[in-house]
Amino acid sequence: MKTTKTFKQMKRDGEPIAMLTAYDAPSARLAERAGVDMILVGDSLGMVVLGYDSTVPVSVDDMVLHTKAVKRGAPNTFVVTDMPFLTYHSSFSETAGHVRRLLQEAGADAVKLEGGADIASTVQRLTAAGVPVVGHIGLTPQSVGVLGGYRVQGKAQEEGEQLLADAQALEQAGAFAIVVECVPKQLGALLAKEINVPIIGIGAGAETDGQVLVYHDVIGYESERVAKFVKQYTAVSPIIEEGLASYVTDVKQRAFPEEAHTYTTNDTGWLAVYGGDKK
Ligand SMILES: Nc1nc(=O)c2c([nH]1)NC[C@@H]1CN(c3ccc(C(=O)N[C@@H](CCC(=O)O)C(=O)O)cc3)CN21
Ligand SMILES: CC(C)C(=O)C(=O)O
Ligand SMILES: [Mg+2]
Repeated sequence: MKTTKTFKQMKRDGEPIAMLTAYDAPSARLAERAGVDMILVGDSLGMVVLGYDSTVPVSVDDMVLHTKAVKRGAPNTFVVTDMPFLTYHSSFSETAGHVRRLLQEAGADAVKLEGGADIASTVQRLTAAGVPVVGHIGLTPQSVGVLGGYRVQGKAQEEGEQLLADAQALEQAGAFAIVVECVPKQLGALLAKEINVPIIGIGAGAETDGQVLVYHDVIGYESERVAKFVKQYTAVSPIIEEGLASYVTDVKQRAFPEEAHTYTTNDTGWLAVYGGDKK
């Protein structure tokens, strides 16, 4: 299995890191078979799987359940799990308790935290305790209420310089990789150049050390309203819908099940009492 060391080496070698989210065993199995370098059990789970309209309602229990499923499906892939909203801003012992569940109980290989210099001391303590940590800066969806929407970040000099300082603080604190979301390509390139740990972009241009996208966006599964940074590589929703509609039609027309899908018995004599075996 790839490790934090592998990812740092990939940056040095200029080999892009392909990261993808997954939330359940079959999708994780397909991601592993497709050669994904690193799976993220993202708290986007709340939006693409659980039907919430933000990532804010997602719980540690949710992340534990889905991380377990992902590890069962992709036992040989490095799995990063998102720490949910407001689970790493109180005491360190509370934060550590949640991290312990995600790593020990669920089997995650690392955790990801949203924030920069503001959470660097937490990242430092986790790393010192032996926890591999991924940072996440730029558009941080858990702060959608503060940001006032899902908007591009770091367009102006002051914001861009703050994001560079945030990335430096995270690297200094021991983060082994940093996700950078929804920033101008020029800032993505600058971060990849200035920071010595892999910068994994989502809407951060082509010059970052890797890319991450949401599974459902990549396969076009009930994700029509997508951000500009998404490329839909296939469109499974119409295929699924067509299959489901055919099933309903077949049931209504008694075209399903066919003989191939049914069981039978030779001991039918006793059925005569009830009016006989119909077939
Ligand atoms: N399906 C899905 N994909 C994601 O990438 C994703 C989620 N859900 N849920 C959690 C967060 C939310 N994310 C989002 C959501 C919307 C935009 C968006 O529409 N951005 C605008 C920016 C426009 C601007 O500021 O100029 C866009 O049009 O791209 C970006 C990131 C990323 N994450
Ligand atoms: C969009 C990625 C980076 C994420 O944090 C998530 O899927 O929750
Ligand atoms: Mg997330």
